Amino acid sequence: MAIIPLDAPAIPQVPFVTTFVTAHPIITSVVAILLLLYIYCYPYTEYTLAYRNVPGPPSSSVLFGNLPDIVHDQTVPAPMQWFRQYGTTIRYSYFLGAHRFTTTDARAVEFIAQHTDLFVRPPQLSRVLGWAFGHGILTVEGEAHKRQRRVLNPAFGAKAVRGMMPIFWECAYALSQKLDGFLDSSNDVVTCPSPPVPVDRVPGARKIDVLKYLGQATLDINGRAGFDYEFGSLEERPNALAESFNSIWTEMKVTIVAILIDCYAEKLPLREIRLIEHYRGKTRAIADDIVQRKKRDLQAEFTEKMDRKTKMGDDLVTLLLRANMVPDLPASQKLSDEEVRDQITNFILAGNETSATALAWGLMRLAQNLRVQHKLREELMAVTEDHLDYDELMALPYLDKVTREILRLDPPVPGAPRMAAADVVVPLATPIRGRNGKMMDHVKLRKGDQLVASMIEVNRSKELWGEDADEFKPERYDKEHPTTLKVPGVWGNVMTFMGGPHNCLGYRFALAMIKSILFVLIRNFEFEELPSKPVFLYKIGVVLRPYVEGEESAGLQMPLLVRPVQQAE
Ligand code: HEM
Repeated sequence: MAIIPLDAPAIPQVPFVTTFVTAHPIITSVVAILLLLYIYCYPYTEYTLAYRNVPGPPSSSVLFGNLPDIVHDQTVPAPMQWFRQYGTTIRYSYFLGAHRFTTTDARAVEFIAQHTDLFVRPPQLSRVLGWAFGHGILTVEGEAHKRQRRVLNPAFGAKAVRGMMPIFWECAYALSQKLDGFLDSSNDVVTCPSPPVPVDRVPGARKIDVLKYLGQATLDINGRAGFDYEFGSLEERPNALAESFNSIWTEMKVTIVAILIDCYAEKLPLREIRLIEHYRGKTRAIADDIVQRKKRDLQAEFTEKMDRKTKMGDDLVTLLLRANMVPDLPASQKLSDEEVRDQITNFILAGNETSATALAWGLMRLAQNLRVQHKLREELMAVTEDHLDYDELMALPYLDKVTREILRLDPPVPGAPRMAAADVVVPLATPIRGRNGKMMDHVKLRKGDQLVASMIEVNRSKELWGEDADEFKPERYDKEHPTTLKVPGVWGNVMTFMGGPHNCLGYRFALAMIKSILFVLIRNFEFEELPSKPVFLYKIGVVLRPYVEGEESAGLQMPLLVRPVQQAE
């Protein structure tokens, strides 16, 4: 053993960190990268956030921010609780320290809805949706959007929807017949994901998952009125278009994180991505066939081979092909065959689940509010016709109030995500108190900042609708609430169908469909809550989906007790 003399010069001490770095360069690099990432994602992002002074909830997860609060199934959506706690304009944190700005301030919402040049749909979301479902109107912006919208507008006008009423009635009555069959049948057809518990077995009535059958009816309507196509969904016929469309939707789960971190989900070497491409090919082939058939029909009509009088009315695709063929439309403004084809998947995407979900929440509200249901039935029973025309249906006053209240309280699309396309100042009608205690009458956003134009929170804002904003009260429309006149929605002073240039193109179609189905169902059936009183949870996603507490694994459902109307009254 070497002996070091006491007076020998001291060996310089190498600090532990230096020794560790030299000995473990890889671990050190990883730790350094993670540290830098952490500083970038959290303190740096927070410090440089243009709207950091806006109040909001503390983050509940380091990695996911407040995202778990939002996607967690709940009876009151988390953002609604935050608005009530922190005021009309808030921010919350998101994945990897990113933030979202959101507001129920009427002036700010209008500003966001109107300025589609300043607030675009998040490009990463549009890109992935466009890749999977086609670059139809739902995924394009700017000039491409204006061009598509110009050609599509006539197909969605009141005149066009008037011509589709026979289809709405036919499908609404087919749905009614199907429910009737369940009530009549002595055999135990499965009408719900979970069988009724003993207390829910009520003589003369049946536990039925209304969401499932409403979804079948709206899909059949969308197919027939949208592009003259038979899904045969109410008859439970296997259908290639519905199957490939649903398969794309199912596999899309894999893209969620990629969309959040803005990486090219569609380029990932994953089995799910290949599957989406496979089903997309099938969907496109069917949609292509539909477009070519429609073009041939139109050609035949032009050459007078087809008798126009025998036709029920034009479907959306025929109407848009017609608008696309107008001679004075410049070639640069016309839609290509691929663009027409992509509208088909966009119509299914935009119009089916939204309408079925609205109706399901609506029936649940009517089941919980029997007085309203009876009053509505009284109005509808007094009508002598079974098949009203569009104007007669729209003119039924209480049906209109009930529909408006259904769509206000549970808007199927709870919020529209947007990204600031430039640095922008958002004006506020109601100043808010910032985190530094000072009042703010505007909020600055930077190019690239993410925000959500909220529907449900504006529709339920107590500042706009009063203290009873959370209650189902169609009578609130007996007189107009002056504050709600400021709501910039395209219909009914609610945000449900959005406002501005991106407002829902199909809102008249949706209203006619919803009202005709309510008309038929309420005249024929009594809807009640199940005696076991299941608690319905909102699952916030693109659509505000219903789940039953404790039965989440059974998936989406809206079980109600249904009985024929004659027995109940
Ligand atoms: C209750 C049912 C419906 C609701 C609540 C609803 C709601 C909405 C909302 C909120 C938007 C704006 C989304 C955004 O900008 O991010 C939208 C857009 C759209 N909706 Fe609907 N919708 C419904 C039914 C329908 C139906 C039945 C159709 C067609 C058959 C349809 C077609 C469209 C289209 C094409 C757009 C895109 C408009 C554009 O960007 O110019 N919707 N819808």
